[in-house]
Amino acid sequence: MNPSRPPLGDSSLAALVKGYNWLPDLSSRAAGPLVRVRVAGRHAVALRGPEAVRFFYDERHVERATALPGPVLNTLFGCGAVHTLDGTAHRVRKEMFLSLLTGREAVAGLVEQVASAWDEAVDAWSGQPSVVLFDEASRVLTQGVCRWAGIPLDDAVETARDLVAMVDGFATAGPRHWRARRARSRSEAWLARLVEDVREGAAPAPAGSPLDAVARHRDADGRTLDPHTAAVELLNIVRPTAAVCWFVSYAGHALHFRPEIRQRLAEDDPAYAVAFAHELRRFYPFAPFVGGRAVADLEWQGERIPAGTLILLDLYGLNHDPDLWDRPLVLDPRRFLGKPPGRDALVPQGGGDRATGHRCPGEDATISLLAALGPRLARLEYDVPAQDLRIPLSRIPARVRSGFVMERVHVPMRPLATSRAAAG
Ligand code: HEM
Repeated sequence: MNPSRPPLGDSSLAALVKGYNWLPDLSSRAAGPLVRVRVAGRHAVALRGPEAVRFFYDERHVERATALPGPVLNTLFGCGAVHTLDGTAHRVRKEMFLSLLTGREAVAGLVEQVASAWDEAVDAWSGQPSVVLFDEASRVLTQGVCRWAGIPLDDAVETARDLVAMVDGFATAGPRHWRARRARSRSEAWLARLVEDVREGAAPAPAGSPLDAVARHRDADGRTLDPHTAAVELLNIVRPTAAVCWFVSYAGHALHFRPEIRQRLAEDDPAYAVAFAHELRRFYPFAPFVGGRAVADLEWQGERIPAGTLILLDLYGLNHDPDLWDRPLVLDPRRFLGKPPGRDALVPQGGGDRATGHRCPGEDATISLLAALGPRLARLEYDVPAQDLRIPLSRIPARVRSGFVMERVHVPMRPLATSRAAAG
């Protein structure tokens, strides 16, 4: 067989069946530095190792415009989204997201809104026999992000359901996928109308809010976004923020099985809370891999990659690579205490430079939200009834099967643990 050709057999079914383990399994059996596969009949290669991150996020190697399949655009990202742009068009659009989302101060307003929505919700949980953390967190995050973004909400429960559905259904062919498509159509129509109203002066947009920024943004061609694309990009702020509920329910899972982490998180130590946020994102499965197309005939560590080949970067595999991480299958926030992760080592939200590449602009927001909600969860008192706490890796996106059910939730009269300062 010609070594730069993919095998004859198609891997699409294996990808569906194995989920997060598909690429790591193939990589562990591969003789060379890359794996050649056929996906939906087309030649694809999967790269591994941290150097692959730099190779993949170099625009001279990989472009996105033609790489994302329709079913992913029609559910997760939206047609015309920043994810699908390259070169100057991408940089100009990306700057809009970065200006809203980069740095502590920029995300402080978002965190404040989400934290206060959480504090309000917790009071209501204590009056209920049980709550599902995944669902509750999705509503709290939806309420918080919409308040921060300047988007008026009629029904937080319905909106949260739609935002979660768009994420939940992108990688499946069944009813979840069709639910995701319907949720996207509904949400785009709602937000496109809102953007039109804002532009016509019929609805307010607080100055500097994401709604205001998106409505007024001008692309590289100097034009404002058409209402549909503006809605797509507003959703690219609101939807992934709601999706932080995946990590919040993973936090419930982690604290249940590792009470010593819960104890430590309940103490007043912001550095530990951030380390916990990093470790949650490293350890638990969410984005499996990212993909792009080779812009030219390329060579990677002596292997040829013909122009047009689909190139996959295995994010989940990198976050569990034993060459990169000590005891990668152990959840241990201390690995990040005093040791912030290297740019291309921890890649749950993509790698490379976020201004010039496609790395997630919401990473600071995700970390700050988890660092705010993790300790709040750790300080709550609740029972964990018998339930299905498995997280099957064959399902993309994975999630705690039960959603993490909590019973008899209440805010303790005094903190679970004395603060470190007091203890010290
Ligand atoms: C739940 C936590 C999150 C995860 C797991 C996540 C994951 C990702 C991943 C894997 C990418 C693609 C990187 C690539 O293509 O190379 C991405 C891109 C993106 N994310 Fe996130 N993200 C999260 C939260 C957020 C938040 C909170 C926001 C905004 C408030 C956000 C906005 C975006 C946008 C706009 C892009 C496209 C960037 C581009 O193409 O240049 N994400 N995210």
